[in-house]
Formats: sequence, C-alpha cells, structure tokens
Amino acid sequence: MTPALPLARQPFFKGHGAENDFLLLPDPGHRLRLDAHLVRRLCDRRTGIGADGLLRAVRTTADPEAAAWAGEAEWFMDYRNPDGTTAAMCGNGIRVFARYLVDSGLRPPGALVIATRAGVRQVHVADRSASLQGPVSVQMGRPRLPGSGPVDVTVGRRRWPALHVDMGNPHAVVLVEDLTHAGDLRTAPTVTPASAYPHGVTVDFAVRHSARHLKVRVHERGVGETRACGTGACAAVAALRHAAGEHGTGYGRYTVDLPGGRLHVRVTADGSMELTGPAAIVAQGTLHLAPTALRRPPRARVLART
Ligand SMILES: N[C@@H](CCC[C@H](N)C(=O)O)C(=O)O
Repeated sequence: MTPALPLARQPFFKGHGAENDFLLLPDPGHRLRLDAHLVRRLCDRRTGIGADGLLRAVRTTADPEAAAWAGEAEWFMDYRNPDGTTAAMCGNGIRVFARYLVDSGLRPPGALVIATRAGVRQVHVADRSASLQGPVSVQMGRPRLPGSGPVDVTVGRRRWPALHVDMGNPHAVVLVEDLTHAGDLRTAPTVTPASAYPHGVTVDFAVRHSARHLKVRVHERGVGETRACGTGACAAVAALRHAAGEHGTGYGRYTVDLPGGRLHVRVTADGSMELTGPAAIVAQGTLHLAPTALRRPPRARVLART
C-alpha cells in the first residue's frame, strides 16, 4: 500500500478590529509555505474561513525575511491581502495581531514591539482584565505626502483631486461632500494616471464632519471595500490636516467613523500618529492543509497494510 502523506493540521484564529476581519495563522517556526493561491482560498468566504486579510505570526529569528528586525522585535506580522498580494503595513491587522499575542499568553499586556515589512511598530494592549475587547494602540509613524504630481479619483460622473499619503502602504485620499458619492464601491474607483501607483492603491473617501471628526469609507487595494481600515483612517486625518493647512507637525486628537466602528488618531507634536481602536479574537480552530503547504511535509504514514 502506498504510504499517504497526512493533511497538515494548522491552528488558526479569527479576529477583527472595527469589523476589518483577519485570519491569523500562528507559525512561530516558519513552517508554512503560503503561496498566493492558498491565501486566496483561505480568505475566500466560501472555500476558506474568509477574511479581509491574512496575518501569519512568525518569530523574526525563524523567517529570513524578518531577520533584520530580530534584535528589536520577537514577532513578525507577515500580512497578505485576500488576492494573495503582500502589503507592508496594516493598522487594524497589527492591532489584532497584538491582541492575539496577549490573549494567547505569548506576551503580557502593555507595550510590545512588532515587526512589519514597513519596519518595527510599538503597540500598546490594554490589560485584558479591563475588557476582552479593550483598545489596542499602535504608533503608526509620520504620514509621508510625497506629492508625486496630480492624481484624480473618478466614480461614475464624479471626479476629485486626490492626495497621495504613504502610511507604509499607498493611499489616495479624496475629501468629498457626501460618502454616498463614492457609490457602491463594488468595483475599484478609477485612479488617474494609473502610472502613479504601479503596485495599486487604497482609495479613502473622507467627509469632514467637524475640525477633528471625519467619516470615511475605504476601497482597499487587494481587498475591495472594507468595514474599516487603520492606515486609511490615518491617511484621511493627514489629508484633513493638509487641507486645513496644518502641515507636518502639531498636536491633535481626531475621531474617525467608518462603517464598522470608530477609530481614534492622535497626532503628536512631531506629526507622528497613534491609532487606537477595538481589536478582538473571536474564534479559533484547526485548518486541514495539503502537505505541500508545509516547508517540511509531515512524515508519511502507512495507512493500511495488505
Ligand atoms: N486593512 C488595513 C490595510 C491592509 C493593506 C491594504 N489592503 C494594502 O494593500 O495596502 C489597515 O487596517 O490598515
């Protein structure tokens, strides 16, 4: 009888931050081989668990991609979009990632450092005794406004000038009068010139509710419209400040309402942003993956002898 390779049993967690939902795969020893096809299947809401993004939790010492940060951070957030592409940063994803580390007992609550493709980020997880869904904050750094020439966003017959904001990932932010003007966002808004974003872009539609309060909808690169986006909330605040002539530095606390909930953005005196909001782990289970999903397939077993 031919020995059969057993399916690989892989634990998973499901979590969300303001309804921006993630599939988290613990992979401390860098054992998983995640190709784009597998990521697409797992993030699909019919063929997999379903998620706006996948977070692989791997030790920086185990994954050559994260080795540069091993001296500063124990854990690397390997973020994947549901279309299989990678992104350097995810504001809600890193907050859910931190919540997982604390809830699993891998780190105590309080301050922790997590590596991302955009560099290391300081995160603060409120003590879980306060609330299982207590707030999680992340230092997002200073937004960059590279100003790479005029960019427009078009939806139907409406066209707006957009501001390019780099939060570790690219955003085109448009300040609109009414969020319904963004349409149903079932397809991506048209961004011109397309050459401005050779690797795609997230489009954020923001309405100024008051000087420090925004309402935002986001069409995420590699995803579609999501219920919330952390980097998008920060990019929208950067655009609001830019429109108000508050360039670069200057303290301020902003409230950002998204379809899935409320996020807070605090801008410190040097212009850095701190993003705060809810983050919760809501489920856990076991995936049954093909042996090819592992770098070292499990040892073959003889299932039956004749
Ligand atoms: N949901 C995220 C952003 C995830 C990455 C994005 N789709 C991209 O491709 O840049 C957030 O909360 O920031």
